[in-house]
Amino acid sequence: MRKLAEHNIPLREASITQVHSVLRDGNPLIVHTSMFANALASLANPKQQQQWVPLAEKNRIIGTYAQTEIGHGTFVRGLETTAIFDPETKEFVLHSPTITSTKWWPGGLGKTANAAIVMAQLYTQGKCYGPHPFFVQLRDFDTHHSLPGVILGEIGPRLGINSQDNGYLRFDHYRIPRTNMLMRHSQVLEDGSYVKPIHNKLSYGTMVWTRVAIVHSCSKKLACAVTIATRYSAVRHQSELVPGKPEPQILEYQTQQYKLLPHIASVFAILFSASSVLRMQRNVAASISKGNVELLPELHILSCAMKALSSQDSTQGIETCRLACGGHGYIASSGLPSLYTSTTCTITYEGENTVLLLQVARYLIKSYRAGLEGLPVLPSVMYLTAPSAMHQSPPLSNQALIEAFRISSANLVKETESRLCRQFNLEQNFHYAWNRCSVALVHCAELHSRYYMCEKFLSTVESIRASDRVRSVLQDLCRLYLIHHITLNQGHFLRSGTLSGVDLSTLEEEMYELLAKLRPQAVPLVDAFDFRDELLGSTLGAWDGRVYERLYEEAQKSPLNKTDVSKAYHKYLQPLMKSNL
Ligand SMILES: CCCCCCCCCCCCCCCCCCCCCC(=O)SCCNC(=O)CCNC(=O)[C@H](O)C(C)(C)COP(=O)(O)OP(=O)(O)OC[C@H]1O[C@@H](n2cnc3c(N)ncnc32)[C@H](O)[C@@H]1OP(=O)(O)O
Ligand SMILES: Cc1cc2nc3c(=O)[nH]c(=O)nc-3n(C[C@H](O)[C@H](O)[C@H](O)COP(=O)(O)OP(=O)(O)OC[C@H]3O[C@@H](n4cnc5c(N)ncnc54)[C@H](O)[C@@H]3O)c2cc1C
Repeated sequence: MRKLAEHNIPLREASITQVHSVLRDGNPLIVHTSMFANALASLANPKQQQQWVPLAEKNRIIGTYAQTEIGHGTFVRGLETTAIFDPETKEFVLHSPTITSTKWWPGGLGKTANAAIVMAQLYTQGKCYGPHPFFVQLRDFDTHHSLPGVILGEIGPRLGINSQDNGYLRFDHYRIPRTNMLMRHSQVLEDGSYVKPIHNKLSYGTMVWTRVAIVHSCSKKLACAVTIATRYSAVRHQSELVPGKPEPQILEYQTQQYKLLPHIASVFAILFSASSVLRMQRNVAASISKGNVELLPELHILSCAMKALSSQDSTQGIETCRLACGGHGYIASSGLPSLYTSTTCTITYEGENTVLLLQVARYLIKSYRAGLEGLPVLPSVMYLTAPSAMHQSPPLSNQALIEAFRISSANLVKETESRLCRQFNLEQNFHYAWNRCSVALVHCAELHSRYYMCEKFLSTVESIRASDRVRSVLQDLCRLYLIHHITLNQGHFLRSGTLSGVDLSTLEEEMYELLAKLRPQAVPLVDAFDFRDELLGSTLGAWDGRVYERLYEEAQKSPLNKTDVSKAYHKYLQPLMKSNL
């Protein structure tokens, strides 16, 4: 915090990499500075903001976002914590009626936070209105002791981010004032009557905001990993490429280029998509404050799609980078293990990816059906019923590849929708039929999302202001990205007839040429991400390439190296050696 202040970086603007450089195993304040702050900004009314925001900004209040319960994370409508309005005292009574209603997972809840935005089922005048957000004080603001009626703790060690003190929370008929319900969008008046919001998913707004933030953070984490692995691959020499010749840099091996270059491209693809979703989010936020919620569904779907794709791509990319560093990728000081453990959780949190992709699929099917009926659909999915013809662009040009994506995606949605209809005729129940088609539905969502990301990459590269040489490298990188993802999804292109077997072989050839062409650009490209050594925190990825010296120096810091003979020798090993066991 002091470092950020010294450098005049407001906490909320600190980048994920700046924070990761200090707190490699998780950040106990991240939910405070991201979700809690956003929930106050977007769900609290102006009076409530006046009351809590200054305190949160001064870190008098440290908050978390307590939604998930031990029994339900995905199914928000199934939450069990209740907030029942008591008109006598004008208070809400928060209660955890079952073991499964225990709040479980919120970051910083275990030991750090003294307050939370709690999502609970709102009851008033005997009726349940579904999950709503409440500002809840959990600990005494001076002594930090948990308050009576609040049962709190930490959930125990996890795969990673263990400094984040994810916690649990139960309420025992805990009372809060009526005015602690976040009332920007919906309200409970003094007499207990309920005023509904202009859109019934506005209370999910903090999740949407965080999904967008996650996309951005995924590109940063992947950028760190490819920087480490690429620099290391330029330093590391191994084996013989030509018998009897000196050992080459491992970056000379085509297989190594194939491991790294598509993920360098992916950093840009995710970043450009993140910028586009962020722009849309700002527009939607401005519209909502004017009472217009027309674009909210589109933002919800796009943020689900991009969060799912970017978390999956960055996690796989970081793991590939780790493997690309051989044994040294497994050592903590490489920086890669903590990048992996702090990224793989993005697949699960803020909406498990399969679940988010099914939200996207639902939207695709609905939009496809609406399009067939001539009803209006939003711009991003108009192509489903009106995919443009292929022959308009030169064969295998970038534009033709984007068109092939578009048509294959539309084709898959069409096929899946037919399957859904057939299944519905058999089952006579939409929900069973949906479940029977859900693997295909997820594939639809993935292909649509990939199409979006490819399209954003290409349109950004085409419009970017840069020197010819920089633009040319970015164009090659973008081309590599398009071809790489076409080869990974070739079945869809063959099925839609947009690309033939011969086309795919031609594209594959081009991909191998691009790997060789981009090889000299690999190190400059990652250098251009401009991460300071302190920020990367990697023995393998430092700018000066002193990999072996740094590995050796780091090993000296191991506590086991403080003495030549460890205590364990005297305590366990020596007795064992002498015991003749
Ligand atoms: C030194 C320190 C310095 C510090 C510096 C700091 C540096 C800062 C660095 C910055 C980096 C920051 C990184 C952040 C990391 C933060 C960590 C995050 C941790 C993780 C937090 C969490 O993990 S927190 C919990 C998230 N938990 C979920 O994520 C549940 C998913 N589950 C659902 O989200 C719902 O359950 C689900 C599925 C939608 C169904 O919801 P449901 O059942 O109510 O609705 P249905 O499915 O029935 O859908 C009915 C109709 O609603 C439509 N709809 C649904 N949602 C909608 C919506 N939001 N908006 C509009 N429309 C929506 C839908 O499209 C349908 O539309 P239609 O009817 O037209 O088809
Ligand atoms: C590191 C970390 C930090 C977190 N921080 C917070 C926090 O700060 N605040 C907070 O409130 N929560 C937090 N969470 C909780 C997180 O949001 C949930 O874990 C997440 O939403 C997934 O829910 P779940 O755990 O119930 O998984 P489940 O929904 O039980 O998922 C298990 C499996 O069931 C499948 N599944 C579930 N529903 C469906 C469906 N409808 N269709 C098909 N498949 C389905 C999933 O795809 C998955 O394969 C955090 C979690 C982690 C791991």
